[in-house]
Amino acid sequence: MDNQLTDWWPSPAKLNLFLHILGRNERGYHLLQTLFQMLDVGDKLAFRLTNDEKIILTNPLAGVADEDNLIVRAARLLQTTCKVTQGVTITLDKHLPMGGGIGGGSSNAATTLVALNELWKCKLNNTQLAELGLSLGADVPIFIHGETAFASGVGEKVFPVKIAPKWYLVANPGIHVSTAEVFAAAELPRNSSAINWHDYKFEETRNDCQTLVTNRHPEVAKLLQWLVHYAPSRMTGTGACVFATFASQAQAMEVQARLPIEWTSFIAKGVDQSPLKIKQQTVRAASDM
Ligand SMILES: C[C@@](CO)(OP(=O)(O)O)[C@H](O)COP(=O)(O)OP(=O)(O)OC[C@H]1O[C@@H](n2ccc(N)nc2=O)[C@H](O)[C@@H]1O
Ligand SMILES: Nc1ncnc2c1ncn2[C@@H]1O[C@H](COP(=O)(O)OP(=O)(O)O)[C@@H](O)[C@H]1O
Repeated sequence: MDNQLTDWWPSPAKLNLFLHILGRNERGYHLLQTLFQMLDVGDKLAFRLTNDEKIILTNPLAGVADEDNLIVRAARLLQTTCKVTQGVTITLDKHLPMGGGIGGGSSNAATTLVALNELWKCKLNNTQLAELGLSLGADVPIFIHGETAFASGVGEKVFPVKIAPKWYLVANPGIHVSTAEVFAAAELPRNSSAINWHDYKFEETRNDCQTLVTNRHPEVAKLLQWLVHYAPSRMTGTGACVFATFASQAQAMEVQARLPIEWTSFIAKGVDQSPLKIKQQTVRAASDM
C-alpha cells in the first residue's frame, strides 16, 4: 500500500552577497570567492513514498523535461546510490524564478536529497549527500549544508559564517540569464585578488559578472539603477535577479511598494541556518525519540 503525502519540506533561496572570479582551473571551471546568504523563503516540496520504483513529479515545470528536472535527477541519483526499492511521487510548490541566480533548481535538488535520505532511510550524512549533490550542480552542496557561508574553489570549499541580520528586497527583471553563457563570455573579468573573509565589507566587494550581464541585458541595468537609488544593491550569482539591502522589514516593504509593476519581487530575511537545515534537525530529533 502506498504511504501518505509527507508534510512540506522547505527549499529556500540564496543570494551571492558578492562574487569574485579569481581565475579558472584546469577543467575550465571558474575559481570563485563568494558569500552565500541563506534566505528564509523559497519553494516547498512534498513526498509520497510508493512501493514501485517510479519517480513521479506531479506538476512538471514549463520548459523543463521531467528527466532534466533537478528534483527527478536528485531522487534517481539517491535511489540508485542507496539501492532503494521504493519509489516516490513528488509535489513541487514553485515560487522562485528560474535562472535568477537565487539557486532555485539547486535548492530543489538539495531538498530532495535531504528529505528522501530521511524518508527512504538511506542514512547518508550531509558530507555524503553534498558529494552526491555536487554532481548535479555547483550550488547543491551549499544548500545541503544549509548555512550562510563564505565559499571558494569552484564553490565547494565552504566556511560557515555569521553576518549581521539584514532584510533583502529581491527583484526579478523578468529575464533568464544562463550561467553557462556568462562563464563562456570572453569579456568576463577573471583576475580578482583573493580577499580574507575577516576583511569582508559589502561596499568593498562586487559581483564580477554584473557589468557583463548589465551590458548584455538592459533590463537588469534598469532595475539596478532604480534600486540603488534607495539602498545598497547588487546582482546575485550570474543574474538575473537583483537585491537591495535593508536593516528592517519595514524599510524593505516601503521600497517594494514603490517598485514599478513591470518587476516582480519578494522580501526575505537573511538567516544563518536555512529552513531546510532546521527541518532536517527537527525530523532527526523526532526520529531519535
Ligand atoms: C556561479 C553561481 C554562484 O552561485 O551562479 P548561479 O547559478 O547561482 O547564478 C553558481 O555557483 C553556479 O552554479 P550552477 O548554476 O549550479 O552551475 P553548474 O550547473 O554547475 O554549471 C553551469 C556551467 O557554468 C560554468 N561554471 C559553473 C560554476 C563555476 N564555478 N565555474 C564555471 O565555469 C560551467 O561551464 C558549467 O557548465
Ligand atoms: N527544479 C528546478 N527548478 C528550477 N530550475 C530547474 C529545475 N530543474 C532544472 N532546472 C533548470 O535549471 C536552470 C537554472 O535554474 P535555477 O537554479 O533556478 O537558476 P540559478 O542557477 O540561476 O539560480 C533553469 O533554467 C532550468 O532550466
